[in-house]
This record gives sequence, C-alpha cells and structure tokens, in this order.
Amino acid sequence: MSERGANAAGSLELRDVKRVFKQARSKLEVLHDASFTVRAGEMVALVGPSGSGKSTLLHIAGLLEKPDGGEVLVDGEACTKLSDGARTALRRRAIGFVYQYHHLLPEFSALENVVLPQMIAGVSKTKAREKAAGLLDSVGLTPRASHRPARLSGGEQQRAAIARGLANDPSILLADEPTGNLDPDTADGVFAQLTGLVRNGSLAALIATHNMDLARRMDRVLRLEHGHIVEG
Ligand SMILES: Nc1ncnc2c1ncn2[C@@H]1O[C@H](COP(=O)(O)OP(=O)(O)OP(=O)(O)O)[C@@H](O)[C@H]1O
Repeated sequence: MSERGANAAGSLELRDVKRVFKQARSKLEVLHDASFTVRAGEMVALVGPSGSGKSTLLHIAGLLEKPDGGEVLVDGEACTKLSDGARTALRRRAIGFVYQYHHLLPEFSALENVVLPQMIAGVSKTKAREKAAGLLDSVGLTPRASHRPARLSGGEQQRAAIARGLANDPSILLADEPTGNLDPDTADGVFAQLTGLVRNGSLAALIATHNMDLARRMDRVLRLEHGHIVEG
C-alpha cells in the first residue's frame, strides 16, 4: 500500500491500531491491531459490546488521542508523527463529531453553537452565521435557531449537534451513539437526517451504535471483538 494510504480526500484508515490502558497491576489492551478503511460516501456502523472499545477507537480516529501503536490516516495523511499543532489543525479541517449527549454549549443559541466552531477555524462571523443558518435549515431547525439548548427537545438538540458537527465541512464524520438518548421514532427521524447529510456531502462516516436496526441500514458493519475489527 502507498504512503498516502488506500485513497485520499474523504477517507479514514486505521492500520494495526493498538491502545493499552495501564492499570495499577495490569494492562488493559482495548485495541489490538484494529484495521479498517471508510471511504468517501460510505456510512459505516461500529458495533460491539459495552466496554469493547468503540469510544476509544473513535477518539483515536478523531485525533483526540494517540494510539500506542499503528497508524491513523486522515484523507490519506499519516497522523501519528504529526506535531500537536498539525494534528489539531487537521482535526478541525477534516473531522466532524456528533456525540450521544449533544454537548451543545448551554449559554449559546442553536445558531451560535453552529457558528462557534467556524469562528475558531478562522471563518468570519457573517459567513459563519450564513453557513449555520443553512445547516440548521437542512435539519429543519430554522424556527428554533435562536433558542438555547435547554429550550429544544432531545431530537432538536441532537439535530443541532449534527449541524454543528458539519459546520466546518469535514470530509469525515464520527458519531458516538448519535441517537442513543432518543425514543425510537425521534431516533429514526434524526438518523434519516444524518444519513441525508452524509450522503449529500459524500462524507466518510463512522457511527458507533448499540442499535442493530440502525447499523443494518448503513453500508457496512464493523464489529469490535477482542480488540480486532471484524467485518459484517
Ligand atoms: N482513560 C481510560 N483509562 C483506563 N481505562 C479506560 C479509559 N478509557 C476507557 N477505558 C476502558 O477501556 C474499555 C473500553 O472503553 P470504551 O469506552 O472505549 O468502550 P465502549 O465500547 O465505547 O463502551 P460503551 O458501549 O459502554 O460506551 C473499558 O473497559 C473502559 O473501562
């Protein structure tokens, strides 16, 4: 395989990734040679029992944590040897996150929550507001754009979090149980909107879930078993 990885723009590749947590008297090897690729336009489910390492894997794939071995390639670029500054810049440019508990900032409106990550990335306030309004519109939240998170329903909060995750036009979207705290009907609606946005933007999306119905609706299912990735 080439140095640039299996493919370039809009791809996420993990090669033989290891992660070991040191405990008082033992080591917990959570990821042991985990390898897979998600390409542009693919929506891939990450499943596995509680404690199997899904969140750990998403943190490593999202450049929030470094692996203890192996390599992460984002848009074809090998990341483990990058400086902290270069990793942060690549993460901000290429990766969007959506979490189970939306993590919206409570003192800001839905619109401002989508504006802020853009301003941190250097976009002007006017452009950021325009973009945020468009994203909130695409998840049906225009009438709620000026509301703070506490005044939004769970499904609306999660849709705002999806809009925020896409604010900087990432090529890769990582989601950790994005509908995990919602009732089944609301979860279905939020998942449908997430799917539409991922497909529209040709993103490479990796979505951790315990919900096998949602997992089966994605293009592929990756299962974490004893630190390895098993396809299907
Ligand atoms: N910072 C840490 N220090 C020590 N152990 C950790 C740390 N983070 C996670 N672990 C352990 O690593 C294992 C995997 O955790 P992780 O949260 O990745 O699992 P998960 O598959 O996402 O679980 P769940 O489905 O319950 O959210 C667990 O046994 C957890 O206790």
